[in-house]
Amino acid sequence: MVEPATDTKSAVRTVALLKDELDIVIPTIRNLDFLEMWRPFFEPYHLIIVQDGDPTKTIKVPDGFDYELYNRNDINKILGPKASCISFKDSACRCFGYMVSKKKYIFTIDDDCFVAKDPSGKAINALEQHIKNLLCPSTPFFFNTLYDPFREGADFVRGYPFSLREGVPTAVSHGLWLNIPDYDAPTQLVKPLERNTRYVDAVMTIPKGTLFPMCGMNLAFHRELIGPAMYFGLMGDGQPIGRYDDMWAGWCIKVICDHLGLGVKTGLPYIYHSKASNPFVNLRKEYKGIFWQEEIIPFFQAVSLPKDCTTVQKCYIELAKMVKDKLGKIDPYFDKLADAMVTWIDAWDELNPTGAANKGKKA
Ligand SMILES: O=c1ccn([C@@H]2O[C@H](COP(=O)(O)OP(=O)(O)O[C@H]3OC[C@H](O)[C@H](O)[C@H]3O)[C@@H](O)[C@H]2O)c(=O)[nH]1
Ligand SMILES: [Mn+2]
Repeated sequence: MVEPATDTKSAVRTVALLKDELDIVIPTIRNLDFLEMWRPFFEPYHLIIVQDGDPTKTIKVPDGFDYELYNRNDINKILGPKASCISFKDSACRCFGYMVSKKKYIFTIDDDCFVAKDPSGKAINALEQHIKNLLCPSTPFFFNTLYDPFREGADFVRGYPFSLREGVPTAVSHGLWLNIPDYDAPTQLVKPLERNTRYVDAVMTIPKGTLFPMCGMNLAFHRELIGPAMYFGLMGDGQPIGRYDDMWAGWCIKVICDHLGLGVKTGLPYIYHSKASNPFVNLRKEYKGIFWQEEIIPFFQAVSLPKDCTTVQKCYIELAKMVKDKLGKIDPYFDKLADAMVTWIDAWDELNPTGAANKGKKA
């Protein structure tokens, strides 16, 4: 049985790494009382709250947090017609927060994710671990069997080529969840009582050429390296699919990271996922995705981006063309999605007009 770290007040307040270079993005339809538990770790940082659903509802944010909040009216006002690419009534709306941020790094977390405890019972500062993951290189070209060689007490093992030991810049840090695991609806239905109680003390780079199911619940990324590709797609209201927002983004960012020589890590940190969403509602949202993905995955596995795609934006626009060309035959939805991918990049570049940071770094 795992429990959240309820008393975090006594948690040691370490130096807030990257305090002025990182935004915390939270999609929400609820009050944000969960921030009380995160206060020792999150209070020094700026929050970007993306309020989904009814814009007339007031979202209560605990005192003491520095934040900006955007509801649907704000999104429509800021993006105009381009707001059509931002999902409504789905956590995919969070990607608007990535676009309006001006910081170098992003950490995004769901409002039902609490502070977890490590096996010693210590409250886990998930944000600090994500920052460590992002600031250390990745090793996508050759697997290190002792996992992350840059962690304290680890290193490259015998036989690891010295020419590869410098590693590559880390673009994404994908964290995990104790208690309610991120299962799809069929698995939730078959195993309603299953809880993840296993704390695996490892961070590893996902090898080049390997896709993975990215979950947006506990995720951090280097916005200047990969931000323009972190589009969470067209989900929720008016769309034939939901709960594939982070998955779509994860497949897109991974093929682009592989192409640009950037790294994606998964493993620590853990958060405590407090509640399971309704499996029947989830099944309705997911079901088309469950069979579509049997064609989507081979598509991404076969993606080869041209050499002249040297920035994230160029890669993403090229990917959108491939989506329209190769996935459009599955369902007209993919034509719409491909167009929305282009709209997303146009909106991104409009809101982030200056500097290499926002034009996607050259490989
Ligand atoms: O219409 C909505 C519904 C929810 N949110 C916010 O999104 C976060 C996730 O919501 P919730 O915890 O209720 O759903 P889960 O099933 O646990 O979410 C996972 O699966 C779907 C997504 O991929 C999500 O990223 C996963 O974590 C939460 O902050 C809600 O307030 C919303 O904005 N709009
Ligand atoms: Mn949840």
